[in-house]
Amino acid sequence: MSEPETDAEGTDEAVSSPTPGSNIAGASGPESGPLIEEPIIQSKDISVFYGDEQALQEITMDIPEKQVTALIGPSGCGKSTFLRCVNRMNDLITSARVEGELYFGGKNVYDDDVDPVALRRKIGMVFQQPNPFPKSIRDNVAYGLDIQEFDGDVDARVEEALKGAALWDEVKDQLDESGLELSGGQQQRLCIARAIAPDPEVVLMDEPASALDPVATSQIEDLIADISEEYTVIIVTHNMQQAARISDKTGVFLTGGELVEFDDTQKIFENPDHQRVEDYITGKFG
Ligand SMILES: Nc1ncnc2c1ncn2[C@@H]1O[C@H](COP(=O)(O)OP(=O)(O)OP(=O)(O)O)[C@@H](O)[C@H]1O
Repeated sequence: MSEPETDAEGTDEAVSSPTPGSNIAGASGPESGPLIEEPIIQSKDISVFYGDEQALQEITMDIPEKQVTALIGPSGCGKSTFLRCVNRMNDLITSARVEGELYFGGKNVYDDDVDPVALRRKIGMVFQQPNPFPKSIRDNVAYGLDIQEFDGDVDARVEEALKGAALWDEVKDQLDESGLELSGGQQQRLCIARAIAPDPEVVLMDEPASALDPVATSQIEDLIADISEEYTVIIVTHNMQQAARISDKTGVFLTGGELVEFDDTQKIFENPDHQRVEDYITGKFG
């Protein structure tokens, strides 16, 4: 797919759904899906193939704004693949091919006039392994601002992002020291600060706490709850208790790249519609 020079800044123009009626209960999403009046992300029949292998099967899901949506399911069921569809990171995998539509603020991110780099400014990402750059703490956070040639007060934005990532108090006197000197949990919060510094609308998190100890994990979970007041968070996690603790909505993917159920987290964990989901949640398989 071509990547023309125009960017995705215009996504805000088309705030209404491109498919009127998609928010009518039962008209979109898995049959048990919740009614979401103002989804920020709408996935419509998204399928992904790696070469001839299909990794995702026609995923349809409306993701609400400024809430936490957790994606859970056994290894290899396509959770990370779906996450990478949202900000077109799959574009970077040569064998990957995406079919279907994925709307962000009403704009299909796979339209030819969307610039993936500009899209990723609006949809930041945090990975499993903390991956700060071998740069100072300040420069790590300012990285995205430099790329977008931000002409405001960089130091103020760095401070704001570090506060937003609950790291400021721990690092405010060492902003010129390397980000690599921090503990694993601090490094992950630094990566979250880096992700939110350009003021995105959505933050994607791919198992952000799985490499951390319980204390650092708990700090990240608290942080996710805080940042979801300002940003939409979509998190892939293997930890079902974590999904139950921190998310508002949960999507359950199962083997073969199928989204079996998507609903309010409480419903998924207490009274899922599908036996396969109940079996997975209760540990009978997966
Ligand atoms: N870059 C790639 N090239 C080829 N196949 C891939 C690639 N990435 C993922 N796959 C395949 O796509 C399927 C879905 O993988 P994906 O990583 O999205 O699943 P997942 O649910 O996130 O798994 P995990 O929980 O183990 O991270 C798997 O069969 C995987 O082997």
